[in-house]
Amino acid sequence: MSPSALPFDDIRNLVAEMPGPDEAAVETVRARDSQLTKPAGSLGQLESIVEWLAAWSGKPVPKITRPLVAIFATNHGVADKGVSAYPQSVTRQMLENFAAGGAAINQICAAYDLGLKIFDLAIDMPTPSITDEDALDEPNCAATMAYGMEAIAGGTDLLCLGEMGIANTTVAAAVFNGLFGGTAADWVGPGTGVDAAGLERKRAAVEMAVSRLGAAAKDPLEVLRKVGGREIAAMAGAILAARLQRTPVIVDGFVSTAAAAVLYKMDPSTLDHCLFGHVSAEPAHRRALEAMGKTALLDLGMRLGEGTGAAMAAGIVKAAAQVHADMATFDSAGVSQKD
Ligand SMILES: O=C(O)c1ccc[n+]([C@@H]2O[C@H](COP(=O)([O-])O)[C@@H](O)[C@H]2O)c1
Ligand SMILES: Cc1cc2nc[nH]c2cc1C
Repeated sequence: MSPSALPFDDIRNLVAEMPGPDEAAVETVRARDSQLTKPAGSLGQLESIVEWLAAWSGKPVPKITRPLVAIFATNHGVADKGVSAYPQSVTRQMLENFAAGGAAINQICAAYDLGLKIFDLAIDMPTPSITDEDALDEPNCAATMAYGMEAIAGGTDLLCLGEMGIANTTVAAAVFNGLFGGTAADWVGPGTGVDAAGLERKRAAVEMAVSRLGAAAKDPLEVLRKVGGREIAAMAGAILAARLQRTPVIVDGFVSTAAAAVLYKMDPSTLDHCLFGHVSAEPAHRRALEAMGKTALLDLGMRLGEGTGAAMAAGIVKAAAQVHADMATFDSAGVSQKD
């Protein structure tokens, strides 16, 4: 990134540089699709998924050979306000569980042959409680976004976003409330499973956090740094880097969608290379998707995070690409075309 007066200017410059879709690759996909041994249109959304892959990978015959689930993990001071059903120590314990192969995401990755990388974003230094203080200053927020950008530098052809961070559904709710308005109650939900009193503490925490925003609510990057957190910043950076590297992205649930929403508010076209893998059972996820005019691929009643919904969708995306690439054509198989 080129040096500039303010770190966020570098991010704004990257948004301005985003490449558009590769229309020629999409046309090649459409032409081949019309020759495959199936009635036209009969693979429904699988067909549009392959077109989407071509548009954003630039590959005329998209193949997924290096899918990656990237999990960004961190802690949040607002956990001390009693907003989660679990203690903050679970964030690190789950990191150990990911490393040992014992988490749900490990098994989905095994089932669909997806790579998995875990990124520890200063777990032992929680960001201050967003009720009272900004989560990050501008240099740290921009640096965390840059860290998220680097995270995919090892190469992947399908990036699935994941996160782990106790209390981050409170933080994500504050980000959505700051970006899209409404009331705190519109954006809070059970998360890991808080009871009614916990839900009320969450609502109050989001209300306090958002009341600190003032005029800053107009700037999505300010909303991110003031009431967001490190994993949300890193995921926003990863989405942006993926676009610049022509890598399609699958967004996961409520928390990863908060990262996408920051970019959406900067420029709605920033998310054109993103597919929303599933709609989370966290109730406000539907509201967030609606606010951006997005629909999710799957609706499985999942609300785990850690990239599990995105990874389930990746199985379908992988299959869609393979079907398109390796099916026979009417000519090659000697099957008669429509009269
Ligand atoms: O992304 C989602 O849809 C989602 C919904 C509910 C819970 N989570 C996960 O649960 C944790 C946050 O929940 P909480 O109750 O501690 O705010 C965090 O590790 C998330 O990955 C994630
Ligand atoms: C056990 C557990 C696993 C998780 N995975 C993502 N968020 C989580 C929260 C908890 C509490």
